[in-house]
Amino acid sequence: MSHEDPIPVLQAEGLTKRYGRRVALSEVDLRVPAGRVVGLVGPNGAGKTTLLNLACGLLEPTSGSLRVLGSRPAASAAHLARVGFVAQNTPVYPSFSVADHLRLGARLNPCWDQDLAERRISRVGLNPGQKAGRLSGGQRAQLALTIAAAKRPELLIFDEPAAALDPLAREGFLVNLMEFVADLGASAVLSSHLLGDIEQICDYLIVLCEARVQIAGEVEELLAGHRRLVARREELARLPAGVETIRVEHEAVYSSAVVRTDLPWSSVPFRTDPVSLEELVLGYMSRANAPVAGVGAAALGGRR
Ligand SMILES: Nc1ncnc2c1ncn2[C@@H]1O[C@H](COP(=O)(O)OP(=O)(O)OP(=O)(O)O)[C@@H](O)[C@H]1O
Repeated sequence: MSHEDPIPVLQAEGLTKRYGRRVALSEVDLRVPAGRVVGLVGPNGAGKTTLLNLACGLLEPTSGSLRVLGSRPAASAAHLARVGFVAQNTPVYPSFSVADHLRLGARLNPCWDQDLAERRISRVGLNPGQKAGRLSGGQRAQLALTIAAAKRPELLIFDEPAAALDPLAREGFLVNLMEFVADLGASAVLSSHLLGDIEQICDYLIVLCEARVQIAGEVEELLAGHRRLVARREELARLPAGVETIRVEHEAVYSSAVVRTDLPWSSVPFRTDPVSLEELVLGYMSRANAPVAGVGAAALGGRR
């Protein structure tokens, strides 16, 4: 790492979190650069919420370390103000009106942007006088998102932000998020099961399965380093060393494999085609569930 590298937004070393005997995160190492929109994906129970709650200081690691914007999570009031967090259940105060929430936000946050908050509330059609307890799930999510954005944080963390939004509101939210990140030079980390959303807005991907990071990196680099190939089953056994099989599906004669390599694709003696983000994610998810003996993987020392 060069000394000029900006401070990463998230840096985990050997990060482990257990709930009693259940291991939710195991020896996670991560270094997420600043200025990215990061998609955190993985199956139910993978550890996504645990990682995000650790990043917000709502949980303490069992062992290992996690730094957020260069500090211990929630290290001080000033640090808390630099991070906006929207939890999965988008909690609000039921007896407070929408406007009360904005007033509270203004009192608690030194960089509060009331104009931004009011514009957004009006754009998403929320009535400022409405009690938050009477909002629909999607409207509640919009309120929580507005409060997080109006803090003007350096890092926005969302746990499944779009889950409660209708398709139109979701589209609007994704566009807003991208604009916000670009305008402020902020970073965002969002967990989601909606791979289409991730593909649309994220430029950095983390795939978490079974409490471990399966792969993490810039989306463009990940897509460039993975391809799909179709070959006879016995031909797959002749992949060059250095080509790792992530997922393979066998048909009667032909097998289809998602493979990765750092070698030039021209050195792979098969026709290969680009993979979609969805294929890539599903490849790592299925490998975590049922590890495939990757042909050529030995040359890379395997991944796990
Ligand atoms: N408070 C808790 N006590 C005990 N176990 C927990 C607790 N919270 C989470 N877990 C367990 O830790 C693991 C990771 O859970 P986590 O909520 O982080 O997963 P997730 O990836 O966010 O899942 P989902 O996509 O379903 O929201 C799961 O096995 C879950 O059952």
